[in-house]
Amino acid sequence: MALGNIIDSSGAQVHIEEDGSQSAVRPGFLNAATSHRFPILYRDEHGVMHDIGSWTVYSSRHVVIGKVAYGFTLILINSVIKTLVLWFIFLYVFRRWLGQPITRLADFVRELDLNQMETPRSIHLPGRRRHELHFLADAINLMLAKLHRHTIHNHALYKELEQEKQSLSALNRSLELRIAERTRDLAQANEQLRSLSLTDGLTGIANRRSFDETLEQEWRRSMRHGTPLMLAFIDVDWFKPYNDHYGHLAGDAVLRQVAQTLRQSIARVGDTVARYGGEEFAIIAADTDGQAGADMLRRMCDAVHALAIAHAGSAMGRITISAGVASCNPGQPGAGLDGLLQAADAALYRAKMEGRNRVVLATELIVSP
Ligand SMILES: Nc1nc2c(ncn2[C@@H]2O[C@H](COP(=O)(O)OP(=O)(O)OP(=O)(O)O)[C@@H](O)[C@H]2O)c(=O)[nH]1
Repeated sequence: MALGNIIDSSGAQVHIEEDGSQSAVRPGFLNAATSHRFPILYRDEHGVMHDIGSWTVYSSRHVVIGKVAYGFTLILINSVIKTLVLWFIFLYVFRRWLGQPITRLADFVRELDLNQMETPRSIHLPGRRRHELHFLADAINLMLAKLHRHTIHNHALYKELEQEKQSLSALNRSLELRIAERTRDLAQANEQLRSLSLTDGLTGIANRRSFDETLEQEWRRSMRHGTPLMLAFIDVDWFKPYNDHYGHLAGDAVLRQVAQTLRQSIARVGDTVARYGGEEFAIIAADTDGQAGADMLRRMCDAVHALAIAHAGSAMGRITISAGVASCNPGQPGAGLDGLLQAADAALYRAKMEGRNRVVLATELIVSP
């Protein structure tokens, strides 16, 4: 008995209805019939197999493909459902066992402030069974404990450093004060030294070095200003006999008295009284012509005379001085410092020659040699 699409004995495909009527199979790939013959075997009492017939199963391709598609669909749905279930299980497990601890660890590390490590910090993950994230938390806690120790240590060092710095600052300040004091002392000592180096030890007035410096300065200044410069040489009269008669110490005392008298007799504060050497003195007066200089020197002669220091070896019977005065305008053509010195010296010589206790004003033109 056959039903549906079959292949008849001639190999043609026919469709057989339930009532036995036949019709042609509709063309198309899916309508094509397919068949498989199953032999019917019989094993006799001797064990020999006999082929006693066969039965053939027919089907059309669309039935087979439909069945296969159905089965495939079932497998696909099954797989999708299983995958989804597994995925949700995985998500749940991941979130429950990994996601939350990782998030906690991440939040903890993000909120860590390494500048605030004075108080110890640590993180503890929940759960009785320890896994890799607990080990990671342990490692973080260990690192934080080390950082905490280092921070405490660093703070102690920092405090020590601050104290050292403060004591160093205090030391520095006291050193600066001492240096300032020493610098001041040194400056004063220098000033004293300079003053000493420019002062005559016996009389306390300017010495020869100071005289030389002052004379050059005043020469240049007078040249700049176009003003006259006066120079005078003074010599104590008959001083050798005084020394011989009264003694060298008495001679020193006379030199001091004469120096003080000359100093008190100068016309202006800026005028210089210097000990030129031995019993010789010199006066430098800026912006002073010969006449004014001679007047000043006469006042000095009178002042020394007025001291009335007894001098048995002098014709005047007392200590007197002689002076030679010269003045010139350094800006004048031919004027020179050496010429001024020579003129004053020559005038002094003349004062001595003319009888001492007098002032001679150089009248000759002072020309550089
Ligand atoms: N006590 C003392 N005497 C000095 C000093 N310097 C120089 N004399 C002396 O001064 C004297 C100068 O003498 P002289 O140059 O011969 O001249 P004078 O006797 O003053 O005679 P005239 O200058 O011609 O009036 C010398 O005896 C020097 O020893 C000093 O610092 N102290």
